[in-house]
Formats: sequence, structure tokens, C-alpha cells
Amino acid sequence: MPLATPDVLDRLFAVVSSRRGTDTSISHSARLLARGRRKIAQKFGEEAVECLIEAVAGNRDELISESADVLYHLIVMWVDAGVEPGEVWSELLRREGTSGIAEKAARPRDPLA
Ligand SMILES: N=c1c2ncn([C@@H]3O[C@H](COP(=O)(O)OP(=O)(O)OP(=O)(O)O)[C@@H](O)[C@H]3O)c2ncn1[C@@H]1O[C@H](COP(=O)(O)O)[C@@H](O)[C@H]1O
Repeated sequence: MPLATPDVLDRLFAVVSSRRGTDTSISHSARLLARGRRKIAQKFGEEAVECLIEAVAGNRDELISESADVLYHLIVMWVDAGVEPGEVWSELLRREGTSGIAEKAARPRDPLA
């Protein structure tokens, strides 16, 4: 049994990638990928909204479950867009140690603002 570590995201990405172009009657990922980018984006948006509803309601267990749905649908979106998980991990690594407050303060000022 694999460990419950973030490696599960890399494994999930590999499985969803392998489903592209396969039988849509046995794979939900294959079905979603076949339905196209707009549907994939719509499903991600729906899952994100369900997730935030549980967060606001303070439903901890449902928040965990909906978070897993969001991550699955985000990964389907990456597969469709040709984004590799490592590219996102690299972006997170690049940001590591930089406070969001400091990053925002360092942005060029909009002269029209
Ligand atoms: N993590 C998930 C996962 N999370 C959610 N879902 C499915 O996402 C679907 C969401 O259901 P909805 O009714 O909201 O969406 P829908 O069926 O597209 O319906 P409509 O919105 O079109 O009406 C359900 O069928 C869930 O089972 C997932 N399906 C698959 N996985 C993982 O992906 C792997 C590959 O799955 P398959 O591609 O199905 O083999 C699995 O082994 C799992 O590890």
C-alpha cells in the first residue's frame, strides 16, 4: 500500500495521463478529457466552489473530501493543458521563503492606479 504522502499527486498525474484516449466507458478521466477543455475547466470550477462552501460552513471532513476532488480535477486540467506537476512544484520552490506581502510590495507600480 503506497504511503499517504504528496507523491500521490505525481502518481495520480501519471494515471490520468495514461487514460487519455482510452475507453471512455471505463475511465472517468478518459471521459472528461474527451469532453474537452471547457468541460474540464467547468468541472474544476464546480469542485472549487463545493470546496469553498464546505470551508465556509466549517465542515472539516467534507472539506477534506472536496479538496481531493479539486486536486483530481486540477490534475485533469494539467493533463489537458500539457502542464507537468514538476513545473508547478518548481514554481512553488521558486516562491519558497518569499512572503506574499514582500512579493506584492516589490511589484512595479501601475501608474494609472
Ligand atoms: N481521484 C479521482 C476522482 N475524484 C473524483 N472522481 C470522479 O469525478 C466524478 C465527479 O462526478 P460528477 O457527478 O460531479 O461529474 P460528472 O460525472 O462528470 O457529471 P456531469 O457534471 O457531467 O453531470 C465522479 O465520477 C468521481 O468518481 C475521480 N475519479 C478518479 N480519480 C482518480 O483517478 C484514477 C483514474 O480514474 P479513471 O480515469 O476513472 O480510471 C482513479 O484510480 C483515482 O485515483
